[in-house]
Amino acid sequence: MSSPSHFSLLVVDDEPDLRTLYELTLLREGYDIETAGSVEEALLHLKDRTYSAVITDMRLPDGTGLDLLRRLEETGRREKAIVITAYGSAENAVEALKAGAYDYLTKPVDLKQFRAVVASALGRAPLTVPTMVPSSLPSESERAAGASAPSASGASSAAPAPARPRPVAPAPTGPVSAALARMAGTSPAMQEVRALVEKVARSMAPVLVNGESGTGKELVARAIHEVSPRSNMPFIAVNCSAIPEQLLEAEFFGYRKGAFTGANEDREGFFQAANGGTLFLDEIGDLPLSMQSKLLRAIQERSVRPVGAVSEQSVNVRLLSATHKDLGAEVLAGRFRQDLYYRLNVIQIRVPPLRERIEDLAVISEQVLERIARDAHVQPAPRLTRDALVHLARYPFPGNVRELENLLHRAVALSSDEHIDVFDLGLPETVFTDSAAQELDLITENTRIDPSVLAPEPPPAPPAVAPLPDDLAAYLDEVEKDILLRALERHRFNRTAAGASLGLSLRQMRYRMARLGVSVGGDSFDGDRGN
Ligand SMILES: Nc1ncnc2c1ncn2[C@@H]1O[C@H](COP(=O)(O)OP(=O)(O)OP(=O)(O)O)[C@@H](O)[C@H]1O
Repeated sequence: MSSPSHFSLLVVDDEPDLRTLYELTLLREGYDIETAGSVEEALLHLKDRTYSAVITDMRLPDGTGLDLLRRLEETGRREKAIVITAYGSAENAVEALKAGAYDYLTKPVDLKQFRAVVASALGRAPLTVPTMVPSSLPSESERAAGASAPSASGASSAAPAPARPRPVAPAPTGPVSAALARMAGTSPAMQEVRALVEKVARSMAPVLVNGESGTGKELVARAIHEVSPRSNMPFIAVNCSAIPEQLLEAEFFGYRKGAFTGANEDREGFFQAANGGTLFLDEIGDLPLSMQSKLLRAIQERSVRPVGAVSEQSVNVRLLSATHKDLGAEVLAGRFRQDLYYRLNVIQIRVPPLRERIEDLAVISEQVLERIARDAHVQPAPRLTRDALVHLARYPFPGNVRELENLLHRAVALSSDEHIDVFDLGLPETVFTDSAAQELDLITENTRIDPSVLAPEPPPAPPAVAPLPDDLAAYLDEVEKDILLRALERHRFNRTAAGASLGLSLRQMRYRMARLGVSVGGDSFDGDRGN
């Protein structure tokens, strides 16, 4: 790691007293400092040389700190920016983070925080490195097993995971993060998610990941951490919905020996365990209001007080959170604090449900099957047949990618060779309503399935040579009658819908039904009588 004197900082503030205060504080830390009193002066400095970071006040005589940030962004400068905003101007802070600031501080500036934020921006060691083990951290062997263990909960993926946080020790080995690589899919939606991950990873901005259960929210959070400059520090994932309310404070902030019955030793909380790294709060919408205020305080103060302790501990933690709920609606309903919502929701990433990016189904399935095969030491990895994939594409996946994973696990266990066919999937009846070749082709086309990921189709059966009918008209009537009946059945005996599916108007449909003596079983079935 570089020594402090390798870092040069530009401090921009129009108040000489504050400038001096910041300068002295940072000089004492061993950094090289230059100062400016306006946007223009700062730009002149930036023209001459590069800095490790720029620390700027928001209000300047000839513009704002945001103007400076935008210039840094526009010109592709690498300086990290820290913005100092007036107390209570949350919008400014949010704007600054969105404009690419690494972090922000509010006035009056707490010098301890100031030093910590600057050190963090420069990638220097955080103030305190965790030494104690939090109460619910898993053991080493659990960590090893937990990192890539598939969920065994089937489609009921909404069931809360155990409360224990899952620290991710190993840093990514190559330039690409493991989580990003795991995030399969080339749909526009996934490309956007990936681009956002890379963009927001650079700053300290809190990110709220929104999406249905099992869509990959935690994967997104891990990817942000792994791409960020904090990747060598811990990533602590906490499922807020799985911790009993009375334990929340102790779990989050730690406790001191004797603080309550059973507190036999000092314990760190999630914040201390994540110090220097990232704290991911999953299902944040389930946090009770009492804990929401304590969390807000910890975020604002950047310090926590363990239960039973007399003093606060500084913490340097980047917060990521996720929820399947509409937090805005929760705020309106009075179940979520608005101020906390604004703090957490600086940047939002929406992970769409799998059914909205069905074109990713083939690649995600392929990647999951490869993972399953690797874990089971099986080669080659099983592949889906075209039919199996087409039927999968019809299923709405309420449990999203996690449900797909579970389904494929089961299918691999059931299939007799390396091909997974429709019947190995155990899909509900509804996806088997019709197997008209035309419809299959349509789905394949819509899902943009890459044929290379599919098992080769079995050779086509030789066409059955039907005997020539001796009464062509009667034969064709039978065929037509059969088609009408199947269409009617499929559309619950609604003649308009059944007719439309065959390209017929209701009049034509009625005429053909009458001619062929097809009845819909009385008026009670006739859902389109009024038409
Ligand atoms: N795009 C993807 N490609 C491959 N695997 C994925 C993808 N998205 C998610 N997964 C896998 O699906 C599983 C569920 O993902 P994850 O736990 O991140 O979802 P989640 O939205 O956080 O779920 P929950 O809301 O239940 O907490 C994980 O095993 C993850 O690796």
